[in-house]
Parts: sequence; C-alpha cells; structure tokens
Amino acid sequence: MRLTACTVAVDVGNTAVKLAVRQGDSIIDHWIAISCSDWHQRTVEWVRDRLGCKDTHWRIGSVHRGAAQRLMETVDRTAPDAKIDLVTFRDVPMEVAVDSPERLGIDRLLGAYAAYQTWGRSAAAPMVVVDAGSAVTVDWVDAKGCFCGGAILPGLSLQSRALATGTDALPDIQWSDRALQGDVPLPAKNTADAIYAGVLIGVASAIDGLTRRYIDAAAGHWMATASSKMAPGKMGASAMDAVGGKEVAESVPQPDAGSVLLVLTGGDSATLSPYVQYRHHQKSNLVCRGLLNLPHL
Ligand SMILES: Nc1ncnc2c1ncn2[C@@H]1O[C@H](COP(=O)(O)OP(=O)(O)OP(=O)(O)O)[C@@H](O)[C@H]1O
Ligand SMILES: CC(C)(CO)[C@@H](O)C(=O)NCCC(=O)O
Ligand SMILES: [K+]
Repeated sequence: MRLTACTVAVDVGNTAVKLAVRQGDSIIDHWIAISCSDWHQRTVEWVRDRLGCKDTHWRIGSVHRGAAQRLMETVDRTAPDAKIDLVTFRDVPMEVAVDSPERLGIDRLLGAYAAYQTWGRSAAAPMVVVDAGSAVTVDWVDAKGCFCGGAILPGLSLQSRALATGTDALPDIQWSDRALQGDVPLPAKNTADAIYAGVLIGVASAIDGLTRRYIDAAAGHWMATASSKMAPGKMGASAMDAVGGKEVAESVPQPDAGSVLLVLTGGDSATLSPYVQYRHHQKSNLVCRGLLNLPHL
C-alpha cells in the first residue's frame, strides 16, 4: 500500500466521532459510534490501515473532553510522530458574538464556518446553521460571517429516550427502523408512530420556527438601529416624519426570508430534511469540512 501524508479531521461528539481525510480531489468520510468500547482504536486503524496514512496531522474538534483525551492518547501511543491539534475558537477565523466564546461548542462554530465558506460568503446572506446530533443546535450567522449564537434542544434520540425512561407505557423507539419506513402518518394511529411524529415533526418545526424568529429578530434589530438615529424621545409615525425618520427607516435593508440560507448537518440531518419546510441545504459532516478548511494550524 502506498503511504501518504494526511490531515485527519475529527469531530468528537457525544454519540459518535466523525472523520474526514482529503485524498487528491476527494474527501473520504467515516463515522464511528463512541458506544463501541474500542472506537478510538478503530479510529486510528481506519486512518492507518484503510487509508494508508502516515505522517498524520490530526485536527480535532471536540465537545466531549474524555473522548478527545482518549483519542489523543491512542494516537500518541500508536503514532508517536503524529502532530495533534485540539482546535479552539481562537483557531477559527470568525467573529464570535456570544458571552463566553471558550464555552461555545466548537462543533457549532466549525459547522457555521464551513457553511459560511461554502454558501454564505458568496451569497452575502445571513444563515441559519443546524447541527442535528445528540443535541440539535440552531445557530445564526450574519451576512458578514459573524457567529451570533443560537438555540439548543435535545436531539431525536435523546427526546425519544426521555419519553421511554420517564414513563411506564412508552417504548424506546429505534430511529433506524423509522428511516426505512417512509412518511409518518398524521395523526398517528399507534404509540410508536405517535412518538416518531411528535419528535420528528416537533424538531423539524422547531427548526422552521426558530428560523422565522431569527429573521424577525434581525429585522427588529435593524429597525432599532434605524430609529436610534432619530432624536431621543421622538418615536412613532408623526415623530419620524418630523425628524425625517421615515426616510432613514426606508433606507435600512429589510430582511427577506428568501435571502436567508438554511443549512442542515449532523447525523440526523437526512432524517429531518424531508420534514423541514424552509428551503435548505443538507450536508453531512460539515464540522469536519470546517476543520479541513481552517487556515494553517
Ligand atoms: N452511520 C450511522 N449509524 C448510526 N447512526 C447514525 C449514522 N449516521 C447518523 N446517525 C444518527 O446520528 C445521530 C448522532 O449524530 P451526530 O453524530 O451528529 O451526533 P454527535 O455529534 O455525536 O452529537 P453532539 O454533537 O450533539 O454531541 C445518532 O443519533 C443517529 O441517529
Ligand atoms: C450543544 C452540543 C452538545 C452540540 O454538540 C455542543 O455544542 C456543546 O457541548 N456545546 C457547549 C455549550 C454551548 O455551545 O453553548
Ligand atoms: K455535533
């Protein structure tokens, strides 16, 4: 086997590690559940034996400290010459407008970075970036590429598991079964379908609803900026006329739902995509794309 130098991107989540390695013009992706006890061993074996990488440079983005530690120890032990970077928000060339950037999940920032690079920058459009995994994050990136924060809710599996553990009568449904069966009948006629419907359409509707509300919030912010240019205490239509406020307000760009880009990524994004009503892009492993695209570390 020909051995090559490789940059290995690893997104360590709470359910799985996602990997991506660039080889020539293509990118090879891989997914390993961290519920397998030897997941870290399998990770280094995939890179070394399956891809034939030597002289590896690992770029790790992690939201699970124990798992990242485990992986770094295994890489160190099996490939002592490997270079390892544990990526932080400081490595991502993006403005981060949240209270404590160091506490922000690096997967959220890397997914947003990849989405902005892929779609947002060229369109000069604000984006909603959704990562649907153990948790679902719904984040807003403005048209200048600033990460503005977002919302976090439990993912499909966490929600259905919470119903099973918190009740006597509800079963623990399997999402892999549902994905094979096609549409969810509404209203559902049995318990399992009712849980699929409630959780799946609930999360998809939360994505649509949050997107709508972010658009409204951004509009409110622009209006506030416009009205703050008026004389203090002079609000309302007649006051605006008196200080020429109407003209200012009209010159402020109005939000257009059609120009906001919605992007879905994460392990459950393909399952959710048919139920999300806003037009969107769906792309797996966006976090690893962000890692591969980072400027030289
Ligand atoms: N190849 C696959 N095998 C099994 N499940 C998969 C696969 N691909 C995606 N999934 C789904 O992906 C979900 C986990 O998504 P993902 O890997 O994005 O989460 P995570 O990044 O570990 O979570 P978080 O970042 O929220 O901690 C699982 O609940 C499962 O339903
Ligand atoms: C929300 C998750 C679990 C999604 O993977 C992750 O991004 C995380 O652990 N975040 C830390 C808290 C935050 O992002 O505000
Ligand atoms: K994730």
